Amino acid sequence: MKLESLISEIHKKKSFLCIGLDVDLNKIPAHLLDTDDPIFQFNKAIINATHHLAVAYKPNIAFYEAYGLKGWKSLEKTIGYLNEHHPEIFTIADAKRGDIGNTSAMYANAFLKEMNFDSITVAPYMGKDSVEPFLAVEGKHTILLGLTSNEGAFDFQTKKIGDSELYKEVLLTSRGWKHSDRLMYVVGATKAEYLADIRKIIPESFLLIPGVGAQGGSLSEVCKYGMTENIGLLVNSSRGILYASKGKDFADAAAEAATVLQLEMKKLMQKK
Ligand SMILES: O=C(O)c1cc(=O)[nH]c(=O)n1[C@@H]1O[C@H](COP(=O)(O)O)[C@@H](O)[C@H]1O
Repeated sequence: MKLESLISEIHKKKSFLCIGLDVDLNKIPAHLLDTDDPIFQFNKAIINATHHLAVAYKPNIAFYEAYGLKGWKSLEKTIGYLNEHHPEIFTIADAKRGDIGNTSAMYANAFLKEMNFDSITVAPYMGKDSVEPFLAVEGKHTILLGLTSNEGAFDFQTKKIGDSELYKEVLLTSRGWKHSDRLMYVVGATKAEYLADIRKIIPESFLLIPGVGAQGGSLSEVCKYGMTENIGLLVNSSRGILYASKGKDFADAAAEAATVLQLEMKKLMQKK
């Protein structure tokens, strides 16, 4: 998907919400467990109830790999459903891959071509030749981990190197890679106070921001420091939306939780 299409969808829906499809069979309503493919049935109901509120969906691949071949089939059906019924919606394979070049090319093939996701999350720490095979795929986007939402982000990412910090070097250096216009970056909502500095290095890039809701990040803080003229943000919530209710009303409850976020987003966009 072209960036312009994503931006126009954001303005049309007055939303920059990304819904994380992190399906845990221990958390979904019991009545779905009797169906032939509970993960897909759950996703389909969530997508049907929320697609007018969200501009992106992000299945985290771990939640599918966890169930072996069955999980992969559910993932394939989910991305197939999104591409067929909602081609206007941006899709993210949250796979956090990255390896030596020829292996990265295989990962890129799996997620961006075979499964036809619009984008994939990639870890930057093996460097340029591990990321460029993802960037080489035309019409797709690579979302590089910048500053993550978890506590462990302070173990390495914020460590000083010279006058800079490691995560800043990742942002700066990656801007020089081939097809860097296809890059987006992950910044955790729990690290909103870093966004002013981050915007000095990557003023225009789209940021995937997980960590509102269950992890406690603040949407208004994220927008204060991270929003650009083109909005430039995809704010993700997974558990806060998917498991708003464990009963038969789970899809309606998910839509309600998504609506709360979308209305706040609309207000914050109007302030811009
Ligand atoms: O790349 C990600 O999406 C990601 C990066 C990060 O720094 N923190 C983070 O939570 N995530 C993912 O974002 C989702 C957050 O889920 P909730 O905390 O349930 O909203 C999970 O799929 C995480 O794996």
